[in-house]
Amino acid sequence: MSFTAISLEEKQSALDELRKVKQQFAARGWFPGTSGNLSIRVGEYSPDSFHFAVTSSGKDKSIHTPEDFLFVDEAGEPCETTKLKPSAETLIHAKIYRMTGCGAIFHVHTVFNNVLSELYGDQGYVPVQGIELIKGLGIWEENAAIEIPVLPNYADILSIAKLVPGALKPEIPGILLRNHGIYVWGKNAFEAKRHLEAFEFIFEVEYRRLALK
Ligand SMILES: CSC[C@@H](O)[C@@H](O)C(=O)COP(=O)(O)O
Ligand SMILES: [Zn+2]
Repeated sequence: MSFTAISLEEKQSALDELRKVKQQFAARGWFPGTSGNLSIRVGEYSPDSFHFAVTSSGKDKSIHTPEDFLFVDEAGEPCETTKLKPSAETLIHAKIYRMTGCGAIFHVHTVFNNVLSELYGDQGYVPVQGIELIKGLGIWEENAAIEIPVLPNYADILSIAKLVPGALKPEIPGILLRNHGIYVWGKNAFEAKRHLEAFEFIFEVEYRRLALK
């Protein structure tokens, strides 16, 4: 499907939804120092051809401007003539869309996801068990034990993107980058937001449990 064949209504609705999520996450302090990026996919999906709206790079994500988002294709290239630059981490979004066919991807840097990613970085995953909010990730098994993957935080984004297929676990809708932040996805913005809130709750519980020991 070409980008121009996607309806204006669908494009506008993705932008409206991104704006709403951006505002909610900013209110939680989830975009310190212009960090973080968000995207929502539009139109039909095939692993070789898809489009998504993504935050433009380096903006203060706590304020709204007409230059907050742009549309890119599966290669992370802008679909329309624009002076805006897509997020520096657009290739990670593109890789996650290609691997999962999901509908939305959110990335935030928080103190809790940074601390946990470093603590378990050498091991390559954060082990978690016995927290009710694991169900918020869509895992309903009693007393489920999960492992949240942690990837190294290379300066070269393409090098990180290449590691995504090997790290991604179909049942876990997120990947940590060590000392950087988390990428979370869902079939739509509602689900991706629920996953992100569940992950961050889990990280805070784990952090506080360890701090009490
Ligand atoms: C300013 S620190 C954060 C960046 O290095 C990056 O990790 C990030 O999340 C935001 O980059 P951006 O290009 O604005 O999407
Ligand atoms: Zn980042």
